[in-house]
Amino acid sequence: MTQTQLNVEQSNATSFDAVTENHLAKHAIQVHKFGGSSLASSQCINRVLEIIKSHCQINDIIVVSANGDTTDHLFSLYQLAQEQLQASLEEQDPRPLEAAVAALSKQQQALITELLNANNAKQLIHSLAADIEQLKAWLTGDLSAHHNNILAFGELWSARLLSALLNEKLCPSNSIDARDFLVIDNEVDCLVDTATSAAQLRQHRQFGKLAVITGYISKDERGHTCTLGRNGSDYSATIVASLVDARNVTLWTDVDGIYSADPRIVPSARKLHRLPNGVAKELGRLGNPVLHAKTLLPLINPLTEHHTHLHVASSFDAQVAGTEIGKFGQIAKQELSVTYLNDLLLAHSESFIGEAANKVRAEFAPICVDDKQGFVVITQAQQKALSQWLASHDTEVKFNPVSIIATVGHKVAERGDIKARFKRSLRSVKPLHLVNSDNSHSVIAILSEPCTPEILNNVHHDMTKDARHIGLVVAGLGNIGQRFLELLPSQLAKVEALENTHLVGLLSSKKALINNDGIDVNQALSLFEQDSQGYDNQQLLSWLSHHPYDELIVVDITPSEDFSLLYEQFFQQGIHVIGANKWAASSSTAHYNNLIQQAERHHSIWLGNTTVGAGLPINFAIDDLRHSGDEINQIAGIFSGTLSWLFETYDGSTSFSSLMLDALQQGITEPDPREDLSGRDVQRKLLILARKAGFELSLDDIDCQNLVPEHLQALDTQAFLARADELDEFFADQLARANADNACIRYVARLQATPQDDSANGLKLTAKVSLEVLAKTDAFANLTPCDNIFQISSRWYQDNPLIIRGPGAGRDVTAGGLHSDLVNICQQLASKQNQVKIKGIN
Ligand SMILES: Nc1ncnc2c1ncn2[C@@H]1O[C@H](COP(=O)(O)OP(=O)(O)O)[C@@H](O)[C@H]1O
Ligand SMILES: N[C@@H](CC(=O)OP(=O)(O)O)C(=O)O
Repeated sequence: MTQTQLNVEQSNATSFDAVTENHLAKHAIQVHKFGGSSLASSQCINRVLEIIKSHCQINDIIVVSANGDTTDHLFSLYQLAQEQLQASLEEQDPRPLEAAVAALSKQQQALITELLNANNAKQLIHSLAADIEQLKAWLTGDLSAHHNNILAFGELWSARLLSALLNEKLCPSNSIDARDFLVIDNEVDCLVDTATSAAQLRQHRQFGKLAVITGYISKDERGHTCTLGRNGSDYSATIVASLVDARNVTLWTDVDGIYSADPRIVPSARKLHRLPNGVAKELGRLGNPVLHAKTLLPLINPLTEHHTHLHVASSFDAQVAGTEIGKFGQIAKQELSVTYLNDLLLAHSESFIGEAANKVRAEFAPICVDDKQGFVVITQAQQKALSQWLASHDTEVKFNPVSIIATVGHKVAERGDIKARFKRSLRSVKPLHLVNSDNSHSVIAILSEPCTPEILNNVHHDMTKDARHIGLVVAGLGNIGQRFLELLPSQLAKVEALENTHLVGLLSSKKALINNDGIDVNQALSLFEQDSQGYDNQQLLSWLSHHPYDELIVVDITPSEDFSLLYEQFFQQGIHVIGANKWAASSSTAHYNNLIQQAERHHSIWLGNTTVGAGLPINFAIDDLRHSGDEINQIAGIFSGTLSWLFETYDGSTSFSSLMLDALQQGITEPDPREDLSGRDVQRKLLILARKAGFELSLDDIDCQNLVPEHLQALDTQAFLARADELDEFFADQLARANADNACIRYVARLQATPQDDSANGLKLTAKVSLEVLAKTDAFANLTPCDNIFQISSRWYQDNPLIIRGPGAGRDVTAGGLHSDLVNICQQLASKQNQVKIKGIN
């Protein structure tokens, strides 16, 4: 198989910028690390194969951890062997160890036979048998000398199996034992001998073969096996990335990103879409299992300033955008998470006071240090070494078992409000101490008891309950769009429900400005002028599918049918839509029903109060009646501000056409007044309201009287305007007849649902929009020019219909109506319960 047969794709957390970047960048190497959870069973491994097929090129690098809990298994073998060695002769019983080795061997054999064809399986089982013999020899021989060699089997088997499977099913591949190239000088500091390691790695990579490298293990300068510590394969992946100047590292795991707390324990944890480097480092340091403490170190090359991007993604759901780790602005810096570690020790000693504390910092990198009170928190594994180190300084030390719970976020230790909230959230737990981490990215509470799921959930709730970040994309920067943006700064400042709403995108029909770090709302339009770039729908959808917000709202203030055709894809991504655009809500029945279904299925909210009657709450009123159990049977009114103006003003003193041209001048009509006179706009509005009221009908079911005579319909705009006086006779005639009966003419929309005689439940619908003759006393006859009126009859409003009346068009009222929809959505989203849905762990 050749390189081109593997799909060439950007990492799944592609940013909008990345999409528009130079396509040559696609050929930069990417490193993909698959953790143990992603390789735990043959089903998982087949999933990994699919990911490699769709996300990798042949010159990429795969780094693997041991399958599932193999490393735990190897650790327990070592412990069992140690117990055997320490037991007296009578107590010795080799059977548990033999059984455990046999179980491990069986597990590996099962993976091999389930995945490979008989021939390939045979070869791998042969190699496995040799390894098992070696393992047994080490377990019963010079055990401690082989501690790391024993642990190394996990990654070795995993790499060998995946490589064989790739060879059999997908592409040429070779497995590389990291001990053949990765030299780490000092296991404590994990100092990589970059020059030697890079040169040796080059020798082992084979052109045209996808390299599968063992994570977790390396060698020291004498060639002895070392490990990088638990979860160390993440670190292996970033070291390898630095050796080959890779562009991206993706850590594929069983969770689709880094969450604000361990999602296995905290079901309401939120995904952190973007994690600033420093915060990610702090999370790794405080034991977040998705990020090994040192993972981030190799990502920036201080010499070349080459910067590798890091992503966390789920191998169980490869399409879902994960967490991107990097350098971000203010919005990402506001994110908070809560993490904990049990089984720690609090050590008090004079050697931890003042300047002297720096030595213990350098030597042990404790979890936290208080150099005023003289204490540190360390892991139990560090106790012995710390005691010895203090003994050599001739100081005494007192250890107490403790746990920690920490709130982590960009410079949280410098944010008084957050510290105060954290303190309040811990009131019932009564922590022994609260300590700021040295880098200020966490505040750590030291607890005398273990941190329980209940404590973690409570503290997480208090720290993150109002932290839902909402991104706002405004499409359409015309008259209303501009007014919407003008109102936005003051709305964001004064409406509580908009507290975490950020303007992140502006779109015109040709250009886009997208900024995940937020667009300054006070200069939105000038920033758009300066920085927007050409885009197409594909680029837009690609960015939207990877947006880093809890929720995203697109406000469609365009008149574009094309743009409305994207709604389906917006809904499929869970994006919410506020539409002033009438196209989608008045599209064909099949299209409209599908949109409603998609929105429901993906929990997207679709509001369009301004599609009819601008800011008047007509859609709300109909929705409310319907959802309160009422049944609407009549909707009527004057729905067009333009036609309202024309007929309220037309009294015969001036000709209809000169009135129309006057209205055109004042911007009351569309640039081509036939769009208003055709009645199509009113027809669409009636359809939208009818659907809201629960009736299923299409545009064709509504009779529409076109006020433009046929011979003027096909002309271009200029020609029509030049011949506008040909309209006059018709309207003069209509007016004269109405006047004769002391009546007037108005363009009215009417929908009536009457029970069918032949069926108990069936309704007969009649709907039309047309010029009507009305008594001068009629409610529809006395409007302020431009106003709309809506009259609703229902079971509850039968004899005396509900009437809503007021300005049905205009810059302020329409932009205001859009803001009302925005607040409405944000309020609904605030009460939406976050519930982690992760295929890997649920
Ligand atoms: N804050 C967190 N965000 C995401 N996952 C977390 C977090 N804290 C703990 N976890 C857990 O970490 C697990 C992944 O870690 P790990 O077992 O090391 O993965 P892998 O085997 O892929 O290396 C997930 O199952 C997840 O439940
Ligand atoms: N297998 C090793 C190394 C590792 O990184 O594993 P994982 O990617 O499953 O966390 C461990 O269990 O510690």
